[in-house]
Amino acid sequence: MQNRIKGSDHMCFGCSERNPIGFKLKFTMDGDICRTEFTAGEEHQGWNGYMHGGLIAAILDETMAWWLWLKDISIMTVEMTIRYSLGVPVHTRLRVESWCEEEKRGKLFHMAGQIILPDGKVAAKARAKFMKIDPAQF
Ligand SMILES: CCCCC/C=C\C/C=C\C/C=C\C/C=C/CCCC(=O)SCCNC(=O)CCNC(=O)[C@H](O)C(C)(C)COP(=O)(O)OP(=O)(O)OC[C@H]1O[C@@H](n2cnc3c(N)ncnc32)[C@H](O)[C@@H]1OP(=O)(O)O
Repeated sequence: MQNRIKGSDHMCFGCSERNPIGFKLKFTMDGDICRTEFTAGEEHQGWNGYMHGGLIAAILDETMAWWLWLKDISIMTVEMTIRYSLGVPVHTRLRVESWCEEEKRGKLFHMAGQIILPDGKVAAKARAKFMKIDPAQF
């Protein structure tokens, strides 16, 4: 990897505006919660009508990472688990949020995130660890 952190020409699948097949997510901080919204299309399906679980994981990963990024903390995901509770239908506005549960020695961050359906039900919840990295090395 090159040092892309300082540039605006990155191709991050989750958030780059330049990536033609990416999610192009935009994030805001609302108090201590990082938020984004997303509507899955046909191309994001696993089972017919429902979003692919790996893509659900990618959105949750990105949303947790951005909680840290918005605080100028450069990190990489080092562990993640997901509980998939309900199918995530396509063509449906999803709310996604993330927050920090614990910070260990300023180096390891225990994060959580969830995808919320329009009726308020949590369809998937993630817990993940992110490790602080030196962006100059990437
Ligand atoms: C956030 C988006 C920002 C985008 C902003 C826009 C522009 C920026 C431009 C470009 C960037 C674009 C996108 C970035 C996107 C992010 C997307 C979401 C995030 C990801 O998708 S990111 C990809 C997946 N991710 C990886 O590709 C990680 C691969 N990995 C490594 O590259 C190494 O692993 C590394 C460098 C992380 C660490 O390597 P290392 O050698 O420095 O560390 P080491 O292993 O020695 O561990 C040190 C201490 O942590 C403990 N430790 C380790 N793992 C642990 C665990 N799981 N739980 C508890 N403790 C753990 C050890 O036990 C030890 O503990 P102790 O110090 O006590 O001995």
